[in-house]
Amino acid sequence: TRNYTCPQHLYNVQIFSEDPLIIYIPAFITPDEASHLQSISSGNFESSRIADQTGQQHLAKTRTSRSTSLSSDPIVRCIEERALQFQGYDTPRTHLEPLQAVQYSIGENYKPHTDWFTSPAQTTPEFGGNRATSFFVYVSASEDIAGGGTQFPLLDAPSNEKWCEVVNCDAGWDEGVTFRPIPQNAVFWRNMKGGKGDKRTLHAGLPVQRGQKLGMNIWTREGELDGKYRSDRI
Ligand SMILES: O=C(O)CCC(=O)C(=O)O
Ligand SMILES: [Fe+2]
Repeated sequence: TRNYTCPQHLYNVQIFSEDPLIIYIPAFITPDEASHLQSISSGNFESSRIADQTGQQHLAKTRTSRSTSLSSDPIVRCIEERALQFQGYDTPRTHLEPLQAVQYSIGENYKPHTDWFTSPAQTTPEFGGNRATSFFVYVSASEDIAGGGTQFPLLDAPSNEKWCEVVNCDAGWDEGVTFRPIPQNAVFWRNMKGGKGDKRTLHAGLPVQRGQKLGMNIWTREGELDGKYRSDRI
């Protein structure tokens, strides 16, 4: 990967919702990038943690997946640049958290949560404030996967049935909108509205019922993260 040239992106985008802003991105990463992410993350997974009110990281029953942060190599950097460009040219890379790969096997899930923090301990200037935006990227999923979608319980059903290609239209809309884990695609959303966390961005990683799923979080803070929390030091 030493001489890797970052290719011009090939994605198209669709606005799923204007408010809250949610954008669906088919083919956000390439198959080669997906394989690379798989190989650099495998073997490094640890049980995912969540932060409590004081900012301490804990294991919790509400997040049973395994995750790992990815150090920046040329391919990871290329994906990071793409995520920054997507957000306009004004977001410096110092606002990016290290990319986080998340692996789910059967039964594993992440209960409803927001990616923005309610605890001030997690949003101090060192951390660059709160998480302004999130991408959840479906890196890979087994051919026979069942379950494992990303559910936004507070979102309204899409108006056009074309969305049924990527969201689950079989279950009714009482429980909100569920994006299916389709490899290489991504969902992007804005977490903050008027300087506050937007409650409508509540979402869950539904239990994987069959097969497995590898996902990736790309989180951008409102401000600059202290060097010790970034992956761009090298
Ligand atoms: O697994 C998913 O579909 C969503 C995961 C998620 O929301 C997270 O890791 O913050
Ligand atoms: Fe999340």
